[in-house]
Amino acid sequence: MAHSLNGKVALVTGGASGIGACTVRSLLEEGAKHVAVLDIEVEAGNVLQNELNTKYGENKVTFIECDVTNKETLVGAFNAVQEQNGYIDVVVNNAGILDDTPENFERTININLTSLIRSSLHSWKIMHKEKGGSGGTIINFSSVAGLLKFEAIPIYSATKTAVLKFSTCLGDETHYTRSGVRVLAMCFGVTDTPILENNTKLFDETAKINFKEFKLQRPESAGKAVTEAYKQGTSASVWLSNADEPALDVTKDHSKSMESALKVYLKMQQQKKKHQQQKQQQ
Ligand SMILES: NC(=O)C1=CN([C@@H]2O[C@H](COP(=O)(O)OP(=O)(O)OC[C@H]3O[C@@H](n4cnc5c(N)ncnc54)[C@H](O)[C@@H]3O)[C@@H](O)[C@H]2O)C=CC1
Ligand SMILES: CCCCCC(=O)/C=C/C=C\C=C\C=C\[C@@H](O)[C@@H](O)CCCC(=O)O
Repeated sequence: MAHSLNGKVALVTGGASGIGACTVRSLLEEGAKHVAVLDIEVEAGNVLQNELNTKYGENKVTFIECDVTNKETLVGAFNAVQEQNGYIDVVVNNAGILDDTPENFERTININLTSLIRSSLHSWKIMHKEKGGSGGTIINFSSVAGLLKFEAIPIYSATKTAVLKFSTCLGDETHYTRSGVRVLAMCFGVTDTPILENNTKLFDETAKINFKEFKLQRPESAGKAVTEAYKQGTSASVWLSNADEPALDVTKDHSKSMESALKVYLKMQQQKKKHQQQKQQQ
């Protein structure tokens, strides 16, 4: 069943620039009633709010200064959006940084993973059908770095793999049938945004990624992919948005990694049995 964004209230973390800002634009193009943009970049947030309110009409977009790592500020922003709009139908957890310098690893985990989980759990509480909500959609931003191995960015990659696992578990059918909360995961390929202006935030001086080897996609393509995934995606689905091509549902390919996990599980069962037999023979 295709889902519609018409009349929906959305909240986008880190929505003042890059893929987040393009997602805000795409949500409005698809008929969202209101989009709240949470970000630490006050100037960019206000510029975006003013530009989009001029284009789409008064009060379509609200910028809220919010550092997602600050629990009180994050929950306060959610409360403000609910009070102003009555409900939140869609939460896009986009805020993220790429900083794999070892001295900053906790901040990277805090923004990319801990805050995303906190925001998802808060959304869950608001939207859950058995907790007084009427369902909704959480869209979590992972990366191709969550699917593949890029040794120059081990910390970033760990956060993005964890985002995938968290999203596919939270969105699983067992939860979805009760909660009515769809959870989708987006994996973007290299996209031309301000996230990395140079290579200095990679793991160490030997770590290199030649981003120019990849077809850099436009952030507009990534933003469009988010709303396409919203319209088509089943809960726990995983979406690839790469090289300006249309969003691709890669849930089946992603779950092949679960088949490998199953092989590991079966191997471990064999080893356990062998260990028990050896103990009995002693
Ligand atoms: N650009 C790329 O090639 C790819 C990006 N992604 C993911 O897409 C998301 C967006 O990235 P981009 O648009 O590329 O980066 P960006 O740097 O253009 O945008 C990130 C936004 O998050 C905001 N932000 C950072 N820390 C924050 C905090 N503590 N609280 C609130 N807002 C905060 C920034 O101010 C910025 O507006 C990230 O999660 C990133 O990991 C995933 C794959 C590829
Ligand atoms: C190959 C790694 C995939 C990881 C994708 C991801 O999640 C994050 C990508 C982050 C950064 C993308 C940067 C794009 C930058 C371009 O603007 C490029 O022109 C910058 C070139 C930087 C350089 O000095 O080589």
